[in-house]
Amino acid sequence: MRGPVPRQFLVVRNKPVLVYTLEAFQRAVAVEDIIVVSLPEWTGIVEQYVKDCGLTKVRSVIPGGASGFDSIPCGLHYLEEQYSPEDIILIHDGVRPLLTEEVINANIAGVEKYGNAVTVVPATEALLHTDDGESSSRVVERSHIMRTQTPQSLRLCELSLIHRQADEMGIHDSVATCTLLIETGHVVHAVAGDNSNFKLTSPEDVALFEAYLDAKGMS
Ligand SMILES: C[C@](O)(CO)[C@H](O)COP(=O)(O)O
Repeated sequence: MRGPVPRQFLVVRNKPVLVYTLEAFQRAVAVEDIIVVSLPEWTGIVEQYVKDCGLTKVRSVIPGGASGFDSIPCGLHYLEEQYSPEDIILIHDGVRPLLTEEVINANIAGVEKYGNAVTVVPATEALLHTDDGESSSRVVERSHIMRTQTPQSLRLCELSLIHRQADEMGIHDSVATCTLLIETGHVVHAVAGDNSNFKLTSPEDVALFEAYLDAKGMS
């Protein structure tokens, strides 16, 4: 976002982006507990939001690591201590505030049926492969492409397993849980996301988020 405030803490219509995201899980009937893994220097602020906004399902706010990949094990250690191996974990980006209960439920059903679930939307533009970022001579068939979102979900024992396998295989970074599943030899199963579940990445996305809030009557 090119600003001093991390994008999950931007205040949009009087509420931080992260609170919109947490409220989506708070509202979802099937969600029992929420664990927040936060930038370490912001954990106190997150705890204050949790109190002020009545986010009663938040059980813990845990300091994360230097990247998303490093942060998941911080949450994982807590989960392994507090939950049972068969419990279903949905891993979500704090900067996807328009997550719906339908997508949450589809993830849970996907894990129950296939063992894991990755939220995806189809590619709707022409896709070109590039080696140099400037030119291309290869079309990528878009029907073969799934654009991933979050949640990305699996049972706790599977999450522990892929992080153990990553350690053994010397994998020290991966873009997301779905990429780590594939890199550690697993097949991932898609469930339908939706375009409103986009990730706030650039300043224009804030205007888009506000437009969705208006359209959904959420502001
Ligand atoms: C996990 C993710 O949202 C799936 O699309 C995405 O990979 C996150 O990317 P970021 O660069 O960590 O925001």
